[in-house]
Amino acid sequence: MLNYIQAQQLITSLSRSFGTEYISLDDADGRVLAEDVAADRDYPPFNRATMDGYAISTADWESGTRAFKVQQVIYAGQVGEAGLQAGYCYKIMTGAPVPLSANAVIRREDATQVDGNVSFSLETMRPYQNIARQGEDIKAGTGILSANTLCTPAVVSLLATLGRHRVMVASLPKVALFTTGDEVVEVSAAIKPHQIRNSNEYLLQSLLKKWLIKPAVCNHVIDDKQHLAETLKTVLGFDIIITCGGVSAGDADYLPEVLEGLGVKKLFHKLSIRPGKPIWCGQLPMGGLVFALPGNPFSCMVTFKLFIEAYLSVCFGLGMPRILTLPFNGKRKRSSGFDEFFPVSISGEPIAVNLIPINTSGDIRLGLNADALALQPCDADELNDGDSVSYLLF
Ligand SMILES: Nc1nc2c(c(=O)[nH]1)N[C@H]1C(S)=C(S)[C@@H](COP(=O)(O)OP(=O)(O)OC[C@H]3O[C@@H](n4cnc5c(N)ncnc54)[C@H](O)[C@@H]3O)O[C@H]1N2
Ligand code: MOO
Repeated sequence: MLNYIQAQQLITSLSRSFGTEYISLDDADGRVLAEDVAADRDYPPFNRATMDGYAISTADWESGTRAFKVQQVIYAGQVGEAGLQAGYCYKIMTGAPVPLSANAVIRREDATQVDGNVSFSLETMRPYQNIARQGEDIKAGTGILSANTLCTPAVVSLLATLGRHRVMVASLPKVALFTTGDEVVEVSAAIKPHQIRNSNEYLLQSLLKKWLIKPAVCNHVIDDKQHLAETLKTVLGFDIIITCGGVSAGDADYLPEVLEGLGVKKLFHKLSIRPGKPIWCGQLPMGGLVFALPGNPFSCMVTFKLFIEAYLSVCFGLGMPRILTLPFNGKRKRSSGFDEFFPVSISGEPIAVNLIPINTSGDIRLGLNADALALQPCDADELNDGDSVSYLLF
């Protein structure tokens, strides 16, 4: 039986691009850039006043001028006239271009203006004080963003600054999602005592939404071999197929057999993890992957985070999801011989990893209010106060 690291390595070794597409900058948030982007011009693009005040020539100041007249008022968005005369200053607003004949801005607070005459309370002037000089942040043509960058708010803002109202991003995969099981009924349907509502459909759709993925197909399939095969056959050309339930040892756990019967190449069945041990994973004839997740809700969530997120992240060029570590606060005994994953909050002073109560992997609360999924490795029988614990943020 593989462990979760070996399984992740196998899955991510099969990572592939889902193509690229141009989209509007309005839709770029959360997408991954598929092109390098360079500065279209110098930034700042002109010598920019960083304070409201007065722009002078320090040469004029150094030659002894202490009383200035206002030659022109320059607002942001205006271009001042060139050629500042000796004994004159510009009154200038934050964000306005400082004409090249001036090289210092004195804050309004350090100035006294009576009619058109200005004097300053400063003793010394530093050239380019309160001026952000053209190109001091970045020079035209310099690369700023590279492909495989996640479009965060800062990145979207930067793209806007650079005038990129359309950007090339990684396309999203075509995903099919199937829940299975005769006992599982629609959330809106009347329910009998022996039935349960289809929470995993919502769980998995919600987990996919974080990646901006909306399954192209999303259905529930009863435990019937032929019906399962007919349904799965229609999506064999997709990038990713996710199923849930029907993968362990029961008489109606048909998925591994049905998938293999359809020509899906088994990568592994069962891993040395808890929860999630019964997961089955295979490769589609066209190169995509099938993740057949266990039906228990917490197992479903854990296996999605460990394997589908790792796959998506690597396919998008973002690398493996970040594993962080912090000291543990509490006590936990391992109940299996496997690597165990459990829900935790990251809280307290000093900050630590704290247990969130969960009963079994069938507990409908799925570690409600957890911030992260923590790991108790198979070689650690106990976790105690202060032990370093690895976790993956939700
Ligand atoms: N003899 C063995 N039995 C089981 C083993 C084993 O190794 N040997 N593994 C256990 C473990 S661990 C898990 S996890 C489950 C996983 O089983 P399946 O993936 O086959 O899932 P099901 O049996 O179909 O369902 C398990 C559980 O989850 C509920 N479920 C299923 N689908 C949904 C859904 N869409 N929404 C909400 N809940 C769902 C289902 O009703 C079951 O209660 O197998 C153990 N058995
Ligand atoms: O390991 Mo199963 O995935 O707990 O219920």
